[in-house]
Amino acid sequence: MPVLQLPLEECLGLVLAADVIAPLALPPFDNSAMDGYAVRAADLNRDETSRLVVTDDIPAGRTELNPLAPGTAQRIMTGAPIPPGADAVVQVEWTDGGTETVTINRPVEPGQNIRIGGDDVRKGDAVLAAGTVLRPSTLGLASALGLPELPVRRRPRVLVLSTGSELVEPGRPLELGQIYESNGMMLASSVRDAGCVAVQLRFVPDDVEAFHQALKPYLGAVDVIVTSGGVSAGAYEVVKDAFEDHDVQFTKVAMQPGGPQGSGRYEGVPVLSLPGNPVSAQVSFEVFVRPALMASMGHAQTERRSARARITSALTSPAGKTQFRRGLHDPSSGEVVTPVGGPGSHLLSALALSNCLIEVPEDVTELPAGAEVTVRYLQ
Ligand SMILES: Nc1nc2c(c(=O)[nH]1)N[C@H]1C(S)=C(S)[C@@H](COP(=O)(O)OP(=O)(O)OC[C@H]3O[C@@H](n4cnc5c(N)ncnc54)[C@H](O)[C@@H]3O)O[C@H]1N2
Ligand code: MOO
Repeated sequence: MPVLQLPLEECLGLVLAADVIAPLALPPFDNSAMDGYAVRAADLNRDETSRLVVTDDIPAGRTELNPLAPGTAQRIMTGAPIPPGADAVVQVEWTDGGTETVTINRPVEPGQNIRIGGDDVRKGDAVLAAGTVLRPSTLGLASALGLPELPVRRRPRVLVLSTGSELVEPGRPLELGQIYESNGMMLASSVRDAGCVAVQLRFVPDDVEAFHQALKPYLGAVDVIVTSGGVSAGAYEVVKDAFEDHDVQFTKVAMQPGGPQGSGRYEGVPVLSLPGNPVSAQVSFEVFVRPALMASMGHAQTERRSARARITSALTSPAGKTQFRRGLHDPSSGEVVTPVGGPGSHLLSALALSNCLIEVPEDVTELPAGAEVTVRYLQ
């Protein structure tokens, strides 16, 4: 994705495209760490109380300061600039809180309760490196440095397209043979979860000409097209039929679910065509689409976290295919993962109850309970 300057509000989760050099120090000036009184430490008695005249009141945000005359105090609030001449702050709890004069019960050391300018960041420091994923704390730092925008790779706009004459919009009545469209919601949410922008196009008719017409308005407006359904071996495979003459290849990948797959370009726009079975679509997104989207945004870490764990029940897997079973992995209860539901690609509720995929290598057909597997987290 191209690099551009984006307002901080739009940068959460994006990858910084250039080093950030601090244009100022943090804190920008010496300031008080406590509500209390700015004093000269040497003006306070070591072993008894001290009484000083209070000559000024400095709330946070004061921009003009009066020097602190010897033998006086100025009331000061947390974050307010230290007046010239003061070298310490006495917190209010150690005083009588007076506003005309103040009685101070304990002495302070020079520098006490003063946050020195540049303590956190020095002007010119390389504070954030290119490649940093922008999190709340890094965005807070950029804002503290007075930066209204940052150079980032922008979010890809992903067209999520669902086809199928059986699909009905939730909210409408269902007839026998119809189902509610769900892949669109799942894949568009996955796209957003990866930090990208999802544009949904549902209920495209199973007609090649109508399919091309439906896509036209989006071609200049999206960076990638992700479709689900219509890619296998049947008679009404509109995605395959429409894309096949347009530089998109369809194949079978040695995995289950997620066997039938398509990829290529349609009118120059990258296309990833996923199978329609809901679990197949989601597993395909995790295995193929998410890493590609992450890479396009400049993430060094394109894969989800994975771990090794022991399965709590036996599993079988087809020979010659990598199988991704759904599982529940709770690291706090030990290194075990519980398979959820069977291998069927229609078992959406089992997927919804899972938090990981259990990967069974293609040369493994049987795993006894207790066997060690790789789990890929889904969140
Ligand atoms: N003769 C063969 N049949 C099938 C094969 C095969 O190799 N030979 N492969 C099977 C596998 S594996 C899969 S996966 C599916 C993939 O089929 P399609 O990608 O063509 O998907 P559809 O046929 O359109 O739909 C499959 C299934 O999923 C439901 N679906 C589709 N889209 C949605 C959606 N947006 N929301 C909810 N549900 C959706 C659809 O109703 C079907 O039940 O092919 C097998 N068949
Ligand atoms: O390979 Mo299909 O994607 O199992 O269900």
